[in-house]
Amino acid sequence: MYESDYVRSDALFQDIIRHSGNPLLADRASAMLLSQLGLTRHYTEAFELANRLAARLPEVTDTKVRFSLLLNLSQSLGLAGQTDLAVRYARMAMADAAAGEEACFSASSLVQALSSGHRLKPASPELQQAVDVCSAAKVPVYSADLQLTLADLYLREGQPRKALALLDQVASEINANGYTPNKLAALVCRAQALAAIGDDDDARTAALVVIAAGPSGDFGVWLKDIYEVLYHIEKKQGHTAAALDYYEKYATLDKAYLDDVNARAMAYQTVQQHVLAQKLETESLSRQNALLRMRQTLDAKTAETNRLYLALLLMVLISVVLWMFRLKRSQLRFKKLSHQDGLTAIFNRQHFMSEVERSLRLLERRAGTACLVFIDLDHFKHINDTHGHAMGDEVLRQVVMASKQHLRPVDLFGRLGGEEFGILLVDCTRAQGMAIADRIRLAVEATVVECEGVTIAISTSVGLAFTDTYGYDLQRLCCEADAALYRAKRGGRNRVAADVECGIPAEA
Ligand SMILES: Nc1nc2c(ncn2[C@@H]2O[C@H](COP(=O)(O)OP(=O)(O)OP(=O)(O)O)[C@@H](O)[C@H]2O)c(=O)[nH]1
Repeated sequence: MYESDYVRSDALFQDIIRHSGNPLLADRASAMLLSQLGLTRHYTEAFELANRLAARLPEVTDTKVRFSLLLNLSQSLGLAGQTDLAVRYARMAMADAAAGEEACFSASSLVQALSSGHRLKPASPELQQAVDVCSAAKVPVYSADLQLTLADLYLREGQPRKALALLDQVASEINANGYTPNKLAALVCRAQALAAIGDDDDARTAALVVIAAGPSGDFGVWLKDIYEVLYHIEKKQGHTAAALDYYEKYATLDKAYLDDVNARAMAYQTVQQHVLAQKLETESLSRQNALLRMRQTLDAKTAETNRLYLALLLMVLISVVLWMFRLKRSQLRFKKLSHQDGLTAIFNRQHFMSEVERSLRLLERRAGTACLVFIDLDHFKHINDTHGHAMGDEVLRQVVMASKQHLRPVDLFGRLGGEEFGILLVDCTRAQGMAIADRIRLAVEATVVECEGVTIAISTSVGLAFTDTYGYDLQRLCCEADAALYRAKRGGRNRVAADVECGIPAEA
């Protein structure tokens, strides 16, 4: 790079950065590459690299590498016209610098940053500090350069004689260090100062030496200043053709210089805009991600809430179904109880009658036969009176149980009141009805209910009425069954009596 073989140095820097596998070496190579990209006017790449290196700075712990990065960052940001940043990095480098050369380099870098931002005055403490540090560190090239900067400042402030005095003062030092750029810079400054005091011949001589040296690259800017000096001298002396010639050269170089300044500023802005766009894109992506995550969380919560609602709904539904089931069950129980006789658990009178009525309607429709049986216990009052009411109840229960044994599931059985019961024998002929009634009578008679060691004698009288005789009218059938029962009682009790029209024996 110092030999200006930038193609080879670029390849080597890139190789170290990509393949060394050593972050320290890669950072050092990057810092040098940054400087080279500025020298070769690859400003966009330079500022992109500067951004990357600035971001890496906090991770760089090696003091030498960090120092080198800071110096090169300051230099390249100064090129971009970013004086504040350039000053900041230079000051950071000064803070990190070891005494000696590093102190000189960083102090000079600060002077350079301030100078490129036109913030330097001959009396600026930064300049004096840099001069002191560099002379103490014995870095002649830098010391001379700083003195030349000061001479240049005198010149700009309209003090050409002071500039000339300083140039005379450092001339031997510059000659001694043999550094050509120092020498040429001194000549440029001298030519400008001499021209300013009207010493045109000496100014021209100094200027022509610079032109003869043919400075190139970064130092080409001196030619611009030199041609400007020569233009003014020739113009003043009335050498119009020569003045015009110098002016054209000056104008061309000045334009190139301004173009370069603009190119740097533009490249810097382009890179910053690119970085900003990337940052915005990243921010927008992370916002989208955050939004996506929020949406996912929300979806999960919604699903959970839906599950909860569903569970709640299911529980409510189950509770309602359970409640309805219990309600129905208790309704059915109450209904059953309301249809039952409390003592014997057979139909009560009301339900028995309505069921008989319903059955008769069905039988009538299909011309079926049925037999209505009325049963009345004999001398039940006597049982109650003799053995007590509780015993009477027991007798009633036993009688019901005994009678049930002779009935089919289709038959209807109910308590009509007191010790009187009714039975509807469905699809039953006369003969069958008589036979069943008699079997019931015998079963009651055979029922054994004991009270205090004494068997209670039970008997019953039975009256029957048949649909094939009286039709399906309930009232009529009841009347006839009752009449038959009455006849059974009158006939001496413990017997079965059928309706009068019955062809078979009316009483069994
Ligand atoms: N233990 C008990 N006795 C009842 C019940 N219902 C009615 N009785 C009694 O049944 C008796 C019926 O008597 P009666 O109508 O005179 O008839 P009976 O004594 O059986 O005489 P006959 O029917 O003519 O043989 C009365 O003493 C009633 O108090 C009941 O639920 N339990």
